[in-house]
Amino acid sequence: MKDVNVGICGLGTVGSGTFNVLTRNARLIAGRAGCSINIIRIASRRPRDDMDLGDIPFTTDIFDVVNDPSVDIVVELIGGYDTAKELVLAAIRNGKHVVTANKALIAVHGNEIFDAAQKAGVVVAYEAGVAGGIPVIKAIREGMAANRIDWIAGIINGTGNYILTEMRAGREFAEVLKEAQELGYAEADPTFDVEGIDAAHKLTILASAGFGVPLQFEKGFTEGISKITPYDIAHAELLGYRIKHLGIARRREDGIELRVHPTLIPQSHLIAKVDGVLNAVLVDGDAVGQTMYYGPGAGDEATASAVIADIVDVARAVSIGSEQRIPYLGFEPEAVEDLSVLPMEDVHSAYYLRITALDRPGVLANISSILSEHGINIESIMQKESELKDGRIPVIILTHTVQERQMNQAIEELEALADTDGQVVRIRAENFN
Ligand SMILES: NC(=O)C1=CN([C@@H]2O[C@H](COP(=O)(O)OP(=O)(O)OC[C@H]3O[C@@H](n4cnc5c(N)ncnc54)[C@H](O)[C@@H]3O)[C@@H](O)[C@H]2O)C=CC1
Ligand SMILES: N[C@@H](CC=O)C(=O)O
Ligand code: NA
Repeated sequence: MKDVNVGICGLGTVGSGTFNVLTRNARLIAGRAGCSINIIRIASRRPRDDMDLGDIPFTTDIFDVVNDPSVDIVVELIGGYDTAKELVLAAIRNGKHVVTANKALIAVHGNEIFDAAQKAGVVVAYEAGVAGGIPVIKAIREGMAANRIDWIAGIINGTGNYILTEMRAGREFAEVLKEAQELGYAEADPTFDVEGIDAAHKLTILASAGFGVPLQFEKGFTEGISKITPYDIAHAELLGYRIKHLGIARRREDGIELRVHPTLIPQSHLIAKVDGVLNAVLVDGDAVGQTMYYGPGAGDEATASAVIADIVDVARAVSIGSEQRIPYLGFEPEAVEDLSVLPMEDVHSAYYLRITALDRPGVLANISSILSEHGINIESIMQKESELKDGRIPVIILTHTVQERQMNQAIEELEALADTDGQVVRIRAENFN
């Protein structure tokens, strides 16, 4: 069987992890792949003095990798949209297979990239892009092939989960984010992590692979964790809930829900116990029921594990000369359905509300009557002894499930009440029953 030659573009966190694991475990990986996998070229903006690359040629021009006729698989680990897209399309044009960890690229340009790859007869694999080291794309595209997948929900940003976990222990947001950056978990621009964009990229890909719909990143709803306060984390806990940043995709008759936002989850649910840089993805299939995939969502060797699994998949195909075995998004192009993404106002959810109100008679009655006029039932209400010491009190309410449209109208009226400070904090809640 033919050896398979790999060229790595980008020698940062994931690139170095990939080099180290491929080198360290070369024999056992070859045993699994059925051929040797040789790194024959590495390119990155700057050389790494801390790494010994042996006699592998290093260049600062990533297009040297794509233009090297001996390279079978281009491993794209530079990140970003534009240059990465140019690089991947050039690789495809040159008849090379591509393995990438770049979820931004796939979520935004994936339809075009897969189309080009399909025509060229090459594989574009992206397991490392979704939930890092967890083999969730393989689970959905292959392991769940029998099922109609109804919904997918997950903690899919390691940095965000790390921050929320440490904030629960009393640490400061900014300090924990800095630590996540030092550990190599965060994106080059960490607003992608804290504002939910990275999770939205991943959710877009999960929804397409799960439901058989085109990638529709720009239509989803995205809210990050930057406004979550220690106060709300502590009060959600008092109510028996934990705040997690979730991506939720649901298939409905009239379209798909695609939304990323902080979410209250019952503390007893397995996913509420997923802490630190760990990720977890719940996938609900009509035949199997709920399944959950759990593991490290970021980090050098954890992500490399998924990059190399894709390299092995491609290498098996290359070395025995077979065609692409699995469709890019798990469905053959003619089976992809044009289901559109629903507006957020059509989504149903329960809500945690925190209303800062004046401590005077009749306030609670006014709040309850606005909620009930919009058909919103209260599950529980907590009126806290004022810590503000200025005549205002926080009122915390957990509602039953209601349509977001109703809630938007109710919040608008609550904020206009003379008794409130005009800013209602809202966090959606789910129990996955
Ligand atoms: N860090 C992590 O835990 C994970 C990262 N990813 C994804 O993997 C990809 C790489 O991420 P990291 O390794 O963390 O980033 P990084 O910033 O540590 O590494 C990127 C490397 O590529 C090089 N590079 C970037 N543009 C280049 C260009 N035009 N020419 C030459 N070299 C260039 C940089 O100099 C750097 O060495 C990104 O798409 C990221 O979203 C995916 C899963 C986990
Ligand atoms: N920045 C990302 C890296 C992995 O995808 C994260 O924190 O999850
Ligand atoms: Na993965």
